[in-house]
Amino acid sequence: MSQLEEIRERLDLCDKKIVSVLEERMDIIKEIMVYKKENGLPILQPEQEKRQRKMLLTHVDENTYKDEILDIFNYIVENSRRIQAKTLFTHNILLIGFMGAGKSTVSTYLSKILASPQVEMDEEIVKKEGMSINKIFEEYGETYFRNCETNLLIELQKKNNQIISCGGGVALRDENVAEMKKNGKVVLLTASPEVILERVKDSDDRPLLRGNKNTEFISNMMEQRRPKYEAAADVVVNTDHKTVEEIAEEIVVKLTRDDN
Ligand SMILES: Nc1ncnc2c1ncn2[C@@H]1O[C@H](COP(=O)(O)OP(=O)(O)O)[C@@H](O)[C@H]1O
Ligand SMILES: O=C(O)C1=C[C@@H](OP(=O)(O)O)[C@@H](O)[C@H](O)C1
Ligand SMILES: [Mg+2]
Repeated sequence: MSQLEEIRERLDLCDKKIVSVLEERMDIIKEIMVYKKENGLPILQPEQEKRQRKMLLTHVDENTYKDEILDIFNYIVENSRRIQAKTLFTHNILLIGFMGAGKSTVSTYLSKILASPQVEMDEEIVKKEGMSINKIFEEYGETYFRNCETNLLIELQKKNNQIISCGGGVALRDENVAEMKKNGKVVLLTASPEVILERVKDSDDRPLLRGNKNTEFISNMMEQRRPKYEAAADVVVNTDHKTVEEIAEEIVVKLTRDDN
């Protein structure tokens, strides 16, 4: 055996060790998830990742390959999140609810913490149509926009493990709800009209709220929509005066209850 072959053989051995340790690490992640679930502990715990990172930084502080090792660990942590998500969900998670309930904000956070792809339905439609939601309503009318939503939803249900932020009107069509249920769990986010107003008052990209930014209008529209929203929901989370982290945790806890 040449010297180079001998060195390469050691490298192969090293890779095998890495695979084995990674496997062990991933099994531990799953074990942690089971333990948290069985003992009713918070599942997401972002502060634990920070603690882990700090420990790692201290550990590699003097290491020659510090930067490279930290870079590899970013991928390891990212993939641990993915395993965590797969342990929790095999289906899609769809967020529904009134404008300003926090669907887009919460789905961005969930997608990050679970390393799962996020789909922002409004954004996808804007991209496909090449114009803003306001412009679509103005040029083609609401029914055209609603058809875009239905078509997109059918497309989305072909994939798994996505966090889908629906536009506020998506759950109003029964055929859309049937589509959501084929491969997803539906989370309804709620908020009081006062909180909604506070959240939407400075934004102009919701055509239905143009010139209607007052609690009376919001409250009436919310009441009209409520039966459809509630009928579509697998779980309901009120978002009034809660942080995004608290809402995300509540969603995960409710979705992972045995009856879901
Ligand atoms: N839990 C929350 N606490 C405070 N502000 C929030 C919360 N959720 C969302 N927001 C804010 O409210 C606004 C509307 O949220 P967004 O996620 O766009 O709602 P939706 O997608 O349901 O219409 C955004 O400016 C966002 O930052
Ligand atoms: O409730 C609705 O009918 C709508 C909600 C909007 O999305 P958000 O709920 O994310 O604001 C957007 O799809 C469109 O303006 C119509
Ligand atoms: Mg949104």
